Amino acid sequence: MVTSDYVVVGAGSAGCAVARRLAESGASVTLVEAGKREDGRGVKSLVDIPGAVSVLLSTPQLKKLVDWGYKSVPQAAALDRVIPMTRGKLVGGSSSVNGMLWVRGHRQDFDDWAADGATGWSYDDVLPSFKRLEDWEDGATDLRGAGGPIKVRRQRNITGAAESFLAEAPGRLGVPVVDDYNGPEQEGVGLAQLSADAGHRSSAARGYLREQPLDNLLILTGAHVTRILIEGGRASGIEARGVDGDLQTIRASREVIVAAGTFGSPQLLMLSGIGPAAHLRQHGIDVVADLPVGDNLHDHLFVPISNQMDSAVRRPTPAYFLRGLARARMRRDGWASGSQFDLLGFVRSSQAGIAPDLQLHVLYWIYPFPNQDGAKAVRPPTTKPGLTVLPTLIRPESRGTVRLAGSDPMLAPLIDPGYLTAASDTDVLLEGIARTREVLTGLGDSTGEVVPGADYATPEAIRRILPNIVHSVYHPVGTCRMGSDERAVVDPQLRVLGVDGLRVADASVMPSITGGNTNAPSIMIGERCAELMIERRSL
Ligand SMILES: Cc1cc2nc3c(=O)[nH]c(=O)nc-3n(C[C@H](O)[C@H](O)[C@H](O)COP(=O)(O)OP(=O)(O)OC[C@H]3O[C@@H](n4cnc5c(N)ncnc54)[C@H](O)[C@@H]3O)c2cc1C
Repeated sequence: MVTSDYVVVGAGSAGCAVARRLAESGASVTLVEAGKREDGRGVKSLVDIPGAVSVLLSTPQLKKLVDWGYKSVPQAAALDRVIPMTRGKLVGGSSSVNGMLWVRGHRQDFDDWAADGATGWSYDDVLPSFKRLEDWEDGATDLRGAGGPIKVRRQRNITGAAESFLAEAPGRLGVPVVDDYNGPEQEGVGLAQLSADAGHRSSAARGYLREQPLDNLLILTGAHVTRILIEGGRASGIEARGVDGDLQTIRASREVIVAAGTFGSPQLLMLSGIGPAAHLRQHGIDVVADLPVGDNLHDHLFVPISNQMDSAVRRPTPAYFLRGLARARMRRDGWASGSQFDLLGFVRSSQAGIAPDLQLHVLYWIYPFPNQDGAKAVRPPTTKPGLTVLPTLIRPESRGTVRLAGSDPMLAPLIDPGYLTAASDTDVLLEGIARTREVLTGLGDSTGEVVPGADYATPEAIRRILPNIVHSVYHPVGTCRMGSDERAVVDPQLRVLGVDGLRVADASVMPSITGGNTNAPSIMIGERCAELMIERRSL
């Protein structure tokens, strides 16, 4: 039986950071991951080459190698759609399969967390962790970090179509061009920043584990954690099932840290008796702590608006992809060595407060229509070049749940994000679409909108089709909420309430979603969890 000081469940964005930092402090750590290595045969290039992500995620045979394969329950406010809930199942977790966009969020996000009971998580509190974890191409400043494990740089060689958007959008949207949206001001339109460098993805796996291995950090892969062992009110270890089906026990002499993500962490807590008492009893699970685990699920949604434009240059054809990927692999340049998003924008709708509530993702392909729910890869309606702008709801009001489908740990959880259940979410998205269209129609070589297209040009028509064309941005958060009141699952030290020796550290602890893509704040949560634990030990 393996015993170490700490057991960390899940080698994702946050789990890699917390495991590494605890091991650096001298403790022995076992990091237990259900998925495979990210640098193994069959997946290495697909994960490592930035541009390969679209092939990886749009080819079902490849996707199933690295994805949990989860889907939502039918979404009542979205035509009962069953929407893919993609999650990385490999070392690096979702940071090994994500779009690599690097966004911390608005400073107000963290100040709101602190005001809502997450004491010690204001922007000023979390800024040192954000700085420590990154290696920003411009070097260190008061707000940015250098020398950290995650390499961050701006997108280079943007398409002519994106250049036109950058020239036109600020005037039409009434925002500035922003040089660094992770710097002093977020609002504006600017070059996307990505967690990649010299044609390699900078995942949490690469930054925290692979580049400088540590002897006291043991990484177990292919080990699906089925239960947290709780003895006398204290977490003493975990039980995991290997790929051969054998059960293994791993003991923690100090603490267990659950970093299994927004779906995996609540599922594991509930399987271990920590969750809503009535729900656990319904599945015959003994209740250890009655907590609102699995509540408060929320996510970002976006809607693609694609215009055909020759200046977008890139062609979504197999031959174009193969050439781009081969070049990126051999020479580390060309489109596939960077992000598929050239620009990001942050703007305020008429309902916003001081922080933007709409993000614009600017992508250099035409997007599939109407959505990507099907099992088969979906093709765009044309292979012509085009620019897609995705107005994105970054402060959703809709809330949903994660629940158990049964007491069998191998069953997928029931995921209900409750998309569009709050009417204001539809209103903000429609406003984002209208403003996006105002910019796109003014662009020089646009020959017209192809997605959703002229049939949906009127406000009534776009409102009618909206539930069929919203996409998850794959940013679910909130199901093991951090706080200080009855909505909380963990306290501001990330300790599970009512159980000793157990913490949660990942996107699930966010009380409310950050205004931007969620990888950077998830890694920050892992960093900060380790800091809080190490500080306390040295007191
Ligand atoms: C397709 C996609 C694109 C995205 N694009 C972006 C982007 O461009 N920019 C951005 O900022 N964010 C993006 N995100 C979101 C971002 O990657 C996530 O918010 C972030 O990675 C969440 O980190 P986490 O640590 O909470 O969970 P994860 O990184 O998902 O880690 C959870 C880990 O736990 C493991 N695990 C789960 N259950 C168990 C178990 N029972 N036993 C053992 N191991 C377990 C999982 O396999 C996984 O490795 C994207 C996500 C996806 C899926």
